[in-house]
Amino acid sequence: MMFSRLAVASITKRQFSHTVSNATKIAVLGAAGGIGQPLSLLLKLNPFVSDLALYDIHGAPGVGADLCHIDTKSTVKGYLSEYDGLQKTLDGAEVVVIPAGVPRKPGMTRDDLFKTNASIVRDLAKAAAQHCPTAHILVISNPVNSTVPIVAEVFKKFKVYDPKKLFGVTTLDLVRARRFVSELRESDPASEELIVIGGHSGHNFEGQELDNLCKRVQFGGDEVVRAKGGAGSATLSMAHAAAQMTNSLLEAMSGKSGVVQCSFVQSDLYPECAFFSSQVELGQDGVEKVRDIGKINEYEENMLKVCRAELAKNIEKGKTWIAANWE
Ligand SMILES: NC(=O)C1=CN([C@@H]2O[C@H](COP(=O)(O)OP(=O)(O)OC[C@H]3O[C@@H](n4cnc5c(N)ncnc54)[C@H](O)[C@@H]3O)[C@@H](O)[C@H]2O)C=CC1
Ligand SMILES: O=C([O-])CC(=O)C(=O)O
Repeated sequence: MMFSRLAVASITKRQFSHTVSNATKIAVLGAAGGIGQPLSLLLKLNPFVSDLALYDIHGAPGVGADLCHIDTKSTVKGYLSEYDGLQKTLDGAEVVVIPAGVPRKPGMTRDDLFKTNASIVRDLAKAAAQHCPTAHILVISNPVNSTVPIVAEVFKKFKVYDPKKLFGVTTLDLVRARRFVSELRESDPASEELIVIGGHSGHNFEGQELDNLCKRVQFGGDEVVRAKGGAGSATLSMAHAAAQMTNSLLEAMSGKSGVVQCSFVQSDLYPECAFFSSQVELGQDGVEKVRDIGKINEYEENMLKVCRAELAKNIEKGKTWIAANWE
């Protein structure tokens, strides 16, 4: 559900590092899709990336051929499943970003995608656990609240699970919150340093205006699904958001300190939710610290209560499904 993905959405000022030290291979699985293509473009422009490996069940070689003409230093190659394409994509990858799967049509919930996307994510996670077991995994495929627990269980089964390296990408909620808040404040979104808990920004919004803002962030996805009229969900803003999240991780991996992002990670914050989206301090090996939520008001408490109950069910759904559907 939407709210659980943005229960604690924090927005911090992001700086693009100019010290590029690491050679990093990144794999994008689902690279020929609506998100995959613009995301791959943005990653091609990222100076931390040395090799970009693109995988899809169709179209990835063409996307790779197109992107590899761009005059940045990274190499790009696109693979299909034939000729061990998935294995070649994943071999040596330090970061794997997964936007593979079907998007919503109007009238559907994210949970409606579960029956199709659960098995897609499971199979890709199995391949990653075998071919790049120490990679950081960034899951975009919906429903994120359930697909992330599926990846965790797969990695556990292969005895390679490192909770510090598994992320559900919830950055789009932050991107939207910054944009929507800046519209109301007539400010530059880049200058908005917000901590948003349950949609409450703590920046002078109250009453109806606060309700509207929370709802717009919570249901921003529906806004796009409706506007696209059956042609899918957010792709360009999502690609931007995923590129931001990936860049933060790459900055932290390269040794930069003080990198903080909001992500859906394994968490001890609430006992019923093994995973929770909140502010996370990133380091060279992934999650260094899940930050406390801090003080929240009654309005936020109430939203958080609803979120926790729903999120616990979403997580359990992923775990129960994978326990019964290993193949
Ligand atoms: N986390 C978030 O905030 C967001 C998540 N999403 C989710 O991202 C997913 C992708 O969305 P779009 O790119 O718009 O969909 P799309 O349909 O345009 O692209 C998905 C791609 O995945 C590929 N694919 C399918 N099965 C595959 C497999 N087994 N291995 C490799 N590739 C495979 C397809 O061939 C296609 O190219 C959806 O589940 C959507 O709901 C979308 C927006 C925001
Ligand atoms: O709404 C959707 O189906 C896609 C998504 O997660 C978003 O745009 O936040």
